[in-house]
Amino acid sequence: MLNKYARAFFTRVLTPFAAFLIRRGVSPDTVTLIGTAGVVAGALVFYPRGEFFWGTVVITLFVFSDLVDGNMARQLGRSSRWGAFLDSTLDRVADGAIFGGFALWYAGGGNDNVLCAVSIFCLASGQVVSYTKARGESIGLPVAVNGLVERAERLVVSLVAAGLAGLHAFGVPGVRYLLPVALWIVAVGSLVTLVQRVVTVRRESAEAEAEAADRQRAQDSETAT
Ligand SMILES: CCCCCCCC/C=C\CCCCCCCC(=O)OC[C@H](COP(=O)(O)O[C@@H]1[C@H](O)[C@H](OP(=O)(O)O)[C@@H](O)[C@H](O)[C@H]1O)OC(=O)CCCCCCC/C=C\CCCCCCCC
Ligand SMILES: Nc1ccn([C@@H]2O[C@H](COP(=O)(O)O)[C@@H](O)[C@H]2O)c(=O)n1
Ligand SMILES: [Mg+2]
Ligand SMILES: [Mg+2]
Repeated sequence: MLNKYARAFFTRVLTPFAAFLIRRGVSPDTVTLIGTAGVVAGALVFYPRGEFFWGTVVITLFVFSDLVDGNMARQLGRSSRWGAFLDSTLDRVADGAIFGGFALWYAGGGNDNVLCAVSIFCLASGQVVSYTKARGESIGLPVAVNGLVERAERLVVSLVAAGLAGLHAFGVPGVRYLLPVALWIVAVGSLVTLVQRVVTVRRESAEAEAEAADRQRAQDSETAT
């Protein structure tokens, strides 16, 4: 949903910044790499220590690079297969660091095995959700579904909750529980999304096999006559 409705807004807002980077001779690949490094550093330096506010501030500064790199590539007329591959692959690395950071906190100082398991589930299910689309498309299916919780939703829900939960360290009461709630929402939402995508791939694959069988039958009867 965010991908559909918020992307146009962020494209408008970020286009001048993307143009500025282009004028400074920065390449889209550099933005992809630096953005990912920043997200990974923010997540793995701060989250395992329970410093959710500062971790989220650092991640937020870098995560928008994922919208800037594609914007730059499009302005340059240089959107490439390599760029698409690099962008998607490093998205998986960034997501792994964010949910891995939560898992490390709950396995250590946060001392909560259930939330550690939920964080690991968010990490794994998010990767599998993205994989379903990539694999479905690689075998020639349209995978015409995005589902309930795409990457943008996973990130916004977890990061907003982590940023607010981090305010607990500054004495704000009642905000600590936002992160556990967000993790449960992302976990359940990712599971629903996974089912939506698997069901779609199953249907599209059956339709494609039936079409191929029809074509073969038509060809066979043509050859026979
Ligand atoms: C006092 C308060 C303290 C709070 C501290 C700060 C809080 C700030 C908190 C959060 C901000 C979070 C912003 C997160 C923005 C994420 C943007 C982003 O990177 O989205 C990426 C997404 C997907 O891009 P791609 O097409 O490159 O990726 C594809 C995708 O990964 C596919 O995965 P799948 O979906 O299938 O699982 C892959 O299949 C594919 O391979 C891959 O290429 O981009 C978008 O979707 C575009 C829309 C972005 C919308 C961003 C909305 C941000 C909204 C609000 C943020 C501000 C909120 C501030 C609230 C503050 C509250 C206190
Ligand atoms: N280094 C890069 C990064 C991205 N691209 C192209 O942009 C598309 C992704 O757009 P986003 O707005 O989601 O970043 C991607 O599929 C590539 O076509 C690129 O060329 N080089
Ligand atoms: Mg990108
Ligand atoms: Mg991306």
